[in-house]
Amino acid sequence: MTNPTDKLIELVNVTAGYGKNIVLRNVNLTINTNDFIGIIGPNGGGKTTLIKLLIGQLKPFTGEVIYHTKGNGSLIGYLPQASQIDKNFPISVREVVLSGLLEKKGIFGGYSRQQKSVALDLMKQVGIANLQNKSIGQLSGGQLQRALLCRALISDPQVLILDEPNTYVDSNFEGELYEMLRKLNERMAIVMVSHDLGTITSYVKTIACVNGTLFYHQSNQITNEQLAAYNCPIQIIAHGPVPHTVLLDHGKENQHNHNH
Ligand SMILES: Nc1ncnc2c1ncn2[C@@H]1O[C@H](COP(=O)(O)OP(=O)(O)OP(=O)(O)O)[C@@H](O)[C@H]1O
Repeated sequence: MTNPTDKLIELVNVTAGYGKNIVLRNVNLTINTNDFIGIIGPNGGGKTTLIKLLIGQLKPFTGEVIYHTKGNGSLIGYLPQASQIDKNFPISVREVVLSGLLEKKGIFGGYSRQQKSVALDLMKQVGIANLQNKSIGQLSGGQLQRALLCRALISDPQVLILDEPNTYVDSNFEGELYEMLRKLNERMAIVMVSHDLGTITSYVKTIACVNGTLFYHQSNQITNEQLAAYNCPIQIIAHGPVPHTVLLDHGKENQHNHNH
């Protein structure tokens, strides 16, 4: 049983979308200390919308998002999808990493010596310390991902949220990243969106399927039959040496409104 004080973020009966368009209905989700939740679902099913609700970038039409902040630490660290990053923005790797502390910048606008040293330690951990003065436009996808991971981690958050970390094309770092997440999960909750069921089932503890609403699955194993029942169609694709199971696009005829 989870102690009620272990709750970090709660979505209660949340319905949300854009303009008049409802994307998610009646979503209930609690993120607790030590959770490692994989978010899966078809394209356009509402995964990124769910993430936006969790990080407070989108307000629900109805329902509530409740944050249980503990201590002085920051609650959320966020690694956005690769496509959301403007690589032309003239900012160095070091500044990107430190920008994860914007709320904690000193009153004179500078970062403390200690904050700079934490930034350097993180960059060393993921092997980009030598790139710290480069502008982000000069980085490869994988290097940018590492910089953004440091940015998400620099505030030592209680919940780390990653939106499709495997789209940054760096197969060398992918395995390392997941091992790092496993370690980080000893001290922070993790919520990760992924299309790759192989990754999800090997690393996460529980799965939420998002497709117009949310179905929470209490384990990291999910059968094709269950996915079909949740209207989350799948496909096996071969990329690299290991075949991957991915979620198919939803045809309009598959749109559904039932609560998972
Ligand atoms: N800013 C926006 N304004 C209007 N509609 C939006 C906006 N962002 C997303 N949508 C719509 O909301 C729906 C859900 O989008 P969302 O990005 O949450 O899906 P997703 O599951 O993350 O998809 P993908 O797997 O393709 O990333 C889609 O129909 C999308 O077109």
